[in-house]
Amino acid sequence: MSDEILRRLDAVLAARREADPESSYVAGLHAGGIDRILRKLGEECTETVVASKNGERDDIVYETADLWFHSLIMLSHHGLDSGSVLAELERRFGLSGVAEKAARNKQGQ
Ligand SMILES: N=c1c2ncn([C@@H]3O[C@H](COP(=O)(O)OP(=O)(O)OP(=O)(O)O)[C@@H](O)[C@H]3O)c2ncn1[C@@H]1O[C@H](COP(=O)(O)O)[C@@H](O)[C@H]1O
Repeated sequence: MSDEILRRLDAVLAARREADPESSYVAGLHAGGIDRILRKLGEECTETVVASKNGERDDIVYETADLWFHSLIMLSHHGLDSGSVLAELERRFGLSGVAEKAARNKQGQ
């Protein structure tokens, strides 16, 4: 997924927060509050895990798209968007997970 589609989705999701739940799936989730959004996010997470266990490539892509999409709705609920997450990934880029964990452990001493 290019970040162009993420940016376009961010804009649509922000606009849908105030839309009519009758005509917008996203507005319907927001109307149910954070608990409804998180329940759906949890379901999509589980479905992604099951798809990965089953190993069907098309299902893995489809369920992961659902998971990313519902993660964006959760971020939108908090007034955040994909840009914040992409910036965090950018910040981490090139920093080994092993080195990062070692630095954290050293700070904790
Ligand atoms: N990318 C998506 C997208 N991906 C998944 N979904 C919906 O997410 C839901 C996923 O739930 P499930 O797989 O569990 O299927 P389900 O059984 O239909 O779900 P529920 O009845 O349990 O809610 C489905 O209803 C999908 O249609 C999406 N709905 C919308 N978008 C994008 O969001 C935009 C705004 O959508 P609206 O808010 O509906 O206008 C759209 O133009 C699209 O770009």
